[in-house]
Amino acid sequence: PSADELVIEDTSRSGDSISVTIRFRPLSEREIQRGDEITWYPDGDRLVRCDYVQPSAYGYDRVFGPSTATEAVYDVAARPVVKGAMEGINGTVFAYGVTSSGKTHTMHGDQNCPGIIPLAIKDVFSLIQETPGREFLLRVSYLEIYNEVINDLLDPTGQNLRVREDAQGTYVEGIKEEVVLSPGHALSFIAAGEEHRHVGSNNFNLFSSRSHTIFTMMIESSDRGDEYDGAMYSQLNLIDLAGSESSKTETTGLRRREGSYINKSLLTLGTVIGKLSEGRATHIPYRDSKLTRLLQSSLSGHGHVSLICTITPASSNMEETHNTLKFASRAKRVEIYASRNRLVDEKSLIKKYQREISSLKQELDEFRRGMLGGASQEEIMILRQQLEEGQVKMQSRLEEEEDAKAALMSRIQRLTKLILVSTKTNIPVLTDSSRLQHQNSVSEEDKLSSSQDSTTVVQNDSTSKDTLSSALPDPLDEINGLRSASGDPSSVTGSGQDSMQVGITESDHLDLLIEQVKMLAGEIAFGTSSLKRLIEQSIEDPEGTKNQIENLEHEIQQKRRHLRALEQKIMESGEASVANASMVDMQQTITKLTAQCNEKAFDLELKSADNRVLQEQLQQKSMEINDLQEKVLRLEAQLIPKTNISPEQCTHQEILDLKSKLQSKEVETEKLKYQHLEVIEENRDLINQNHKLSEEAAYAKELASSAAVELKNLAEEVTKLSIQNARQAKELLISQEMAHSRVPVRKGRPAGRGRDEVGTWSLDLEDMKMELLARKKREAALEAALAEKELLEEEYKKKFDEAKKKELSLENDLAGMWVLVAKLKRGAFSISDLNVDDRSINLADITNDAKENKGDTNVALVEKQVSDDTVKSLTAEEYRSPEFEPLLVRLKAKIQEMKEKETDPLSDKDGNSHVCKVCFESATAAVLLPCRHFCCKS
Ligand SMILES: Nc1ncnc2c1ncn2[C@@H]1O[C@H](COP(=O)(O)OP(=O)(O)OP(=O)(O)O)[C@@H](O)[C@H]1O
Repeated sequence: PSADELVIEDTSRSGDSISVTIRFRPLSEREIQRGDEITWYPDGDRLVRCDYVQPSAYGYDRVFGPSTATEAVYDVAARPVVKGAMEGINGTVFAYGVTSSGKTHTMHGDQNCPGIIPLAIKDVFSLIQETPGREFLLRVSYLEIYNEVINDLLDPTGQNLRVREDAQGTYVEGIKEEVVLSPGHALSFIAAGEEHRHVGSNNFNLFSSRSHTIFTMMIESSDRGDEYDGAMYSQLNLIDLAGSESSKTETTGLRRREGSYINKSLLTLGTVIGKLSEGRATHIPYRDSKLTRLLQSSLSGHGHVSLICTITPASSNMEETHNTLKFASRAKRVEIYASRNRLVDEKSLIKKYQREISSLKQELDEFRRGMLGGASQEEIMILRQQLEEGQVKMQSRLEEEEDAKAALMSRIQRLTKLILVSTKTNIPVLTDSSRLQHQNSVSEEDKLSSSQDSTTVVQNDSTSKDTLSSALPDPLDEINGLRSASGDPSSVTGSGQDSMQVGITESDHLDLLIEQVKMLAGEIAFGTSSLKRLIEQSIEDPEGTKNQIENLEHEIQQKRRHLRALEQKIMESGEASVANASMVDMQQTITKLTAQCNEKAFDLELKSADNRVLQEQLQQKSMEINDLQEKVLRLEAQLIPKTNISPEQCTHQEILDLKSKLQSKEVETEKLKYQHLEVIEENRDLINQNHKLSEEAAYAKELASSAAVELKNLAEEVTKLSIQNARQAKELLISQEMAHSRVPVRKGRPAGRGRDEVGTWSLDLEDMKMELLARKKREAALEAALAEKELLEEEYKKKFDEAKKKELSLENDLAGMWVLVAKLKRGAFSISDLNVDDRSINLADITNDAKENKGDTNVALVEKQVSDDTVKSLTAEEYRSPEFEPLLVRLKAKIQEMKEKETDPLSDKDGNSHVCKVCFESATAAVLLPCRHFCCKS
């Protein structure tokens, strides 16, 4: 590009301004495979250039190429901000860029390449170590802004939190703040928070951040000397923004919704930065998004702000990268006037703790004075004397007072533990509490001793590791450190051997061990979440991540072992403290137990005495029972020799007989019931058969009727032919007669002509004869066909008659069945009734039964059969009885109706006969008889 194409932004600052750093990442595997080329590239330390757009270059505070490590970026872009925060100036570091440009990589990093956040945490603790004149109180919070909703990542219940404002700026109401004591401790909170963060995948990034996250360290410090200059307070915000998404980002549904929220809040951030960069007093729309609202105090110039723009060089993102660079340029023009924050005493937590500690110390001193001074000394002597004499009451009073003192000490210790101080302090250590502070700082020193920069902090450090994992404390080292610090009580308390001091040291030891366990658990959670990420990444790059996964797994296993060792230690400590419990307590317990034992022994004696009495009673009772049994046996033996059957026995025999009879009857009844069931089954079969036969009969009727129609047609044809025949025969006769009568007349005519005429006539005659013959033949054939048809009809008729007979017999069977059923029914109720004469069966009962059981169709059949039988079998007297008369009339009518129906198989559904069944002549309505044919008459 020519010189006039080049536009270099002004990098000189009038005052303080937002520091802007650009960080390039290398082309990803995916981009290379896609055929992406490098468009934007770093040109030296301060320029970013592209050969395809206008303006073609931008200048910033610092530009890092793709091969730069995060530590280098940290040194330039974050370390000054962290330093300022330690001195009471608010600081904000945030990563901005398109999706997949490397924001999370820069801010969080991973196990091998720690990001800005872990490096800042480590730096904060290093700086505490380097500031012996001050004491610090550190708290952390971690939140995400997801779809314009603020969620607490340290407390899953803290959802949709509200932004509030006070004199110091905006803050999130109800956010959880955790006091942190070491880098590992702080990182464990991040690891826990990461588990709740919203992450999803898009076509550019498998683990795309779907929310903006803000990790905040609240740093409070105050001077340790007597010259109190008030407390300082600052906030260090470390922000990982979600990436802006272009139209190229393929998202649907939820992802698109998230994307639109992300873009909207980034747009507001751009507008706010744009307005701020103009430097005019206009309305700044901080309230348009949660992000700008929370960053309001930082962006409005009350602290250091460092913007790290992450850039992908890929040609597919050229336009978006250009926008990022323009945003970065605008941000660079924003002026800030960072000032130190001072806290009024009431607001300072560290001061509050300090005040509480000094008042507690005072209380403790007074308590001690009271215990040791003047008359109390004598009292103590007396108490001791009484204790030796076993006066439990006095001893417990002494213990109560010791407990109160121990509680005070532990409260002081707990509060002191939260305040971090450097081990480089030269302030003389005189009081117990300051010794405890020293002890806590030793452990902090241990934690920091393994960090990268610790050679400048701790003199006796020998280990220096590169990775973040090495920045975390080794729990076993910490255990050893704690052992050396608290294992010898005299080294902590100075006053030596009394039991109270030992107790405090042990509880202190236990507290710290528990703290270590918590930290280690957090580290394991952090490791596990990193492992999860690595395993997910391994899908894309199995070879590259294999070693990392193995190392991480190994590290997690080691940490788990350490955790178990710590837990073991805690258990041992617990047991030890139990072992140190007062002997007097034990004596008391033994006395109590002995008294209880004595009581129990007395109870036991009473119970065994009772037992003896009961046993005696039992023996007596069993003897009585034996006597009674013998008596029974004797009586039975007396009964057996009697041979004669007593009247009672006779009755018994009868009963037995009756019983057996009853049993046989029952068996019989069962049999009958079984038969009854069988009959019902048979009956059902017969009904089915009957139904089938009826169908067959109907079919036969149809066949017969069609055959009749055919026969009729044939007969008609035959008649026609006969008539025709007769006519022709007549004609023949006439023509013969005519021929005979014409012959003499023709004699007078010329011979030739007369001969011709006769020839013609004879020829005609011949023809007619032939025709007659043919007709006769045809007639004979038709007659033969007719005869065949008649035969066929005869056959059908036979079949029909057979079916009819079968139906009739089935009907009879069915009726018989019903009669039998009725009989059996009666028999089932009373066996004796079975012997009753058939004639006594009530007809109405049978028909009713039939109606109930089989419906009206079968009723007709039953009625028919039964009526026939009944009429035959009824006695004259019964027959005449008025009770039977209507029934008989009805039955007869029914039978008649059925007979009528059956007489004419050719009748239609209304019973009108249209064809004579014998001669198949049509029957007219006017004729009463089916037809007048001779065969019918006969
Ligand atoms: N400087 C770098 N060097 C090597 N790899 C990098 C670098 N920066 C980013 N990456 C890799 O690029 C990929 C995407 O990075 P990262 O997830 O940090 O992007 P992001 O900007 O946070 O994306 P999003 O906005 O979607 O969350 C990751 O696999 C990461 O390891």
